[in-house]
Amino acid sequence: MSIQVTNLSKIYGAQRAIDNISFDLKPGEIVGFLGPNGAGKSTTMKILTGYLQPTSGNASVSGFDVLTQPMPARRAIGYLPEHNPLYLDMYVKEFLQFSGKLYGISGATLKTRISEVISMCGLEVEQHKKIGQLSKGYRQRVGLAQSFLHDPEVLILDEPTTGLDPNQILEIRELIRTAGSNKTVLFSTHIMQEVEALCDRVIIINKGKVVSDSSLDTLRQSGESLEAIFRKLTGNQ
Ligand SMILES: Nc1ncnc2c1ncn2[C@@H]1O[C@H](COP(=O)(O)OP(=O)(O)OP(=O)(O)O)[C@@H](O)[C@H]1O
Repeated sequence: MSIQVTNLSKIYGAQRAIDNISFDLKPGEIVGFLGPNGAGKSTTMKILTGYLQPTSGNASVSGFDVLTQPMPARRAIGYLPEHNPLYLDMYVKEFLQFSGKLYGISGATLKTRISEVISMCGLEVEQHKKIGQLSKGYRQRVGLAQSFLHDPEVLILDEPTTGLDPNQILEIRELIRTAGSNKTVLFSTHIMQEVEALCDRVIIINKGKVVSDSSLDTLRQSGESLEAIFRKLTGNQ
């Protein structure tokens, strides 16, 4: 399995943000992670990427336990966090060099890889600018370029298209489709069309619990729209 989550829980103070959730992603699957605000999507992703410790349960990425084998687990992941934190004073290439070094890539290998991700993410024209000078869509491309840099097996993308205009949404969606063609992708979104355009499977989480884990084909066979299913399962009818 590329991602394995088993009986995972996270309690913040008195709040149970995720409650005994389990799911797996097979190599090459693109899976949409849906849930209303506060359902626990980011918390789950932060545990998978090693930014948070779970209260209980296990998670592994590419066969590496995120708690006991954090370094190989992190190396297997490309992560675009929600709100895409970037260093606005850095130039695009400078940021990618900095990120590459954090992953232990350097010299000619890093130079080649930076050229590849700049081309893949359509950043050629903007590559000499400071990140703070870029539009939101281009900043998102830089975040994605950073996540692709070390050619990870797994991509974890937390709301990659939030706040973008419709053209940028389509461009970023296309980028995820191309980059994800030989990777395992778990991404969260509130946009149902995005899930329908990109995913093999959808996991819906509500109040910290997995309430549905089905292929898109199975959901379609129910005859209801994904939006209607979502509303029914998350109690917002
Ligand atoms: N550091 C924290 N301390 C306390 N509570 C937190 C913390 N981080 C998240 N929570 C709470 O845990 C719950 C799950 O939050 P999480 O950010 O994982 O949800 P989400 O599904 O990603 O939501 P959204 O769609 O709004 O991004 C929420 O109720 C949130 O307020």
